[in-house]
Amino acid sequence: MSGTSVDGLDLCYSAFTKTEHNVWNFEILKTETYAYPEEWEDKLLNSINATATELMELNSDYGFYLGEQVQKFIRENSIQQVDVVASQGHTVFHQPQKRFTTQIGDGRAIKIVTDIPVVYDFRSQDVLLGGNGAPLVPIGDQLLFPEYDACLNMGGFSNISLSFKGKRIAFDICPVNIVQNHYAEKLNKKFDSNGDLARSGNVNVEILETLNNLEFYKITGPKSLGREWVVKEVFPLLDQMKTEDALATVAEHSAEKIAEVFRFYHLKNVLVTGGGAYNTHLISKIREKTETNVIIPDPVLVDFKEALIFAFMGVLRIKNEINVLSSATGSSTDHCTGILL
Ligand SMILES: Nc1ncnc2c1ncn2[C@@H]1O[C@H](COP(=O)(O)OP(=O)(O)OP(=O)(O)O)[C@@H](O)[C@H]1O
Ligand SMILES: CC(=O)N[C@H]1[C@@H]2OC[C@@H](O2)[C@@H](O)[C@@H]1O[C@H](C)C(=O)O
Repeated sequence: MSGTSVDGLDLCYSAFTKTEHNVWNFEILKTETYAYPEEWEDKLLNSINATATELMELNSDYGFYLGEQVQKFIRENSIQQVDVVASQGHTVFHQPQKRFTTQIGDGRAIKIVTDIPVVYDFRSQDVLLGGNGAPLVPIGDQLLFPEYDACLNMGGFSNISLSFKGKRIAFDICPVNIVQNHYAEKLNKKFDSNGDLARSGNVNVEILETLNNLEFYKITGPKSLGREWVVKEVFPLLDQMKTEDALATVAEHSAEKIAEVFRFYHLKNVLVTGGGAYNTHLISKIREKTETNVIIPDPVLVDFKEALIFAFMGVLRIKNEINVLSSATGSSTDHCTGILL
């Protein structure tokens, strides 16, 4: 799994079993994040500006790179048995309205290097079926974490999946780390560790009110946010303020929007993962605003839940079982996705 922040490659070696009552269980056996060398960080960040031929080359090169990282992971952890390698690749273009989504990292190269069955290209089929090609993790939330009312992930943006009127629904809630990192960088920090900078600032109530009432929050149903929205709607409001106050205000905003969703759906217990789960300031703000039991699991799960679920989707693919929920992506039907080699 390679996320939007391009900090590294998450590898998760896991085992899945299905009980006679059709309940899935998982075990995370080994995990590793291999930080990208600067060369790869640059290549991935610049990939959106590549020419068509450069992108083709990158697709092959990155596929071989992924294969080599998998080999290294297997070797360093003395892993004996691997049934399948599931790879999300790295998203470069994502335009579901135009029926395409591009994840680079050719699965055939992974197969050539590792000689292990590979599943890749998880998103294209969904887009061709009229879906958004994302989010895909709700199938894993539903089958691997049924004991929680909802699963919240706090990465660049916060997104949630929950069961509502018998269906698994999912949507982006609000920006989290994408905004916090931007302002933390102005104070020469990579991110606002534990929310300490936000804690030291003052909330600007007027700007908070404007943020809370942005048009996006009036949309109901499946919806998603992107960097462009943040640049257009959020930064101009916060740029007027002292950096610590901007951080305090956006933390208050994110906490309020997340708590609003918890209250609206009467959620009793929510599993919280993604780097934002380490932001103690944000978490205590959310807890102040709801009765919901906010559950932060072991750091391994906080950091590797998405990789774990892609591995699970790979397993469902080799068993020819449904691994995408149309209720989450908007596609015309539930389906079994991924190219299996
Ligand atoms: N101790 C911490 N305190 C506050 N924030 C933290 C802490 N540790 C990590 N983070 C935040 O988490 C981010 C990394 O989280 P994560 O890996 O989930 O993001 P991502 O890869 O951008 O996610 P996604 O692709 O799901 O959007 C960091 O950039 C930082 O903002
Ligand atoms: C197109 C794409 O790569 N989307 C990612 C991205 O990273 C986070 C968010 O945007 C989510 O929608 C998705 O990944 C998660 C793992 C998903 O599909 O569920």
